[in-house]
Amino acid sequence: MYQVLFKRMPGNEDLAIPKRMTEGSAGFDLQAAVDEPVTLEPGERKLIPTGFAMAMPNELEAQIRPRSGLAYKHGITCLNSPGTIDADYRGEVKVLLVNLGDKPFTIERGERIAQMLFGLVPKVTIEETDTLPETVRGAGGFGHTGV
Ligand SMILES: O=c1ccn([C@H]2C[C@H](O)[C@@H](COP(=O)(O)OP(=O)(O)OP(=O)(O)O)O2)c(=O)[nH]1
Ligand SMILES: [Mg+2]
Repeated sequence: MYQVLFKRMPGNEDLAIPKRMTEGSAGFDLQAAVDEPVTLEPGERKLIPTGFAMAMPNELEAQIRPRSGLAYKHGITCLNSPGTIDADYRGEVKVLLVNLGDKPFTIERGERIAQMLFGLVPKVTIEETDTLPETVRGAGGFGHTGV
């Protein structure tokens, strides 16, 4: 079990702590902390505040992912999906939404706009070399096995 600290930015006492909507949900839903409704025109992107900052152990990262309902019904998704929240980031968590639909979409305060999942960050060191171990695949990629 990992402990993640959640800190409200001032003026967001009305918003919920990121929440799993069902016991088995992987993602914690994030609410929009906009003061006024914000409209995204088709093709437009905007950084939407969530009203909180957090701290987590360095073994963790958080991913900001789209909600499929918003994507399916309105074409609203996260442009940089999945967004990465570094363990050492202490600023406000924000969601970069883009409207890929064909109609304007308005985000109201408190609306659940994205979800946050936690992942483990493996300890890795990168070492330079002139030769890499051979494999059957070799340099094949980008569909070289067919479609
Ligand atoms: O959807 C996102 C993506 C990032 N961030 C914040 C937290 C993250 O730790 C920081 C940096 O994100 P990232 O590494 O993706 O962006 P960068 O362009 O590499 O910026 P930096 O140079 O600050 O790392 O921005 C968010 O709030 N939401
Ligand atoms: Mg970065």
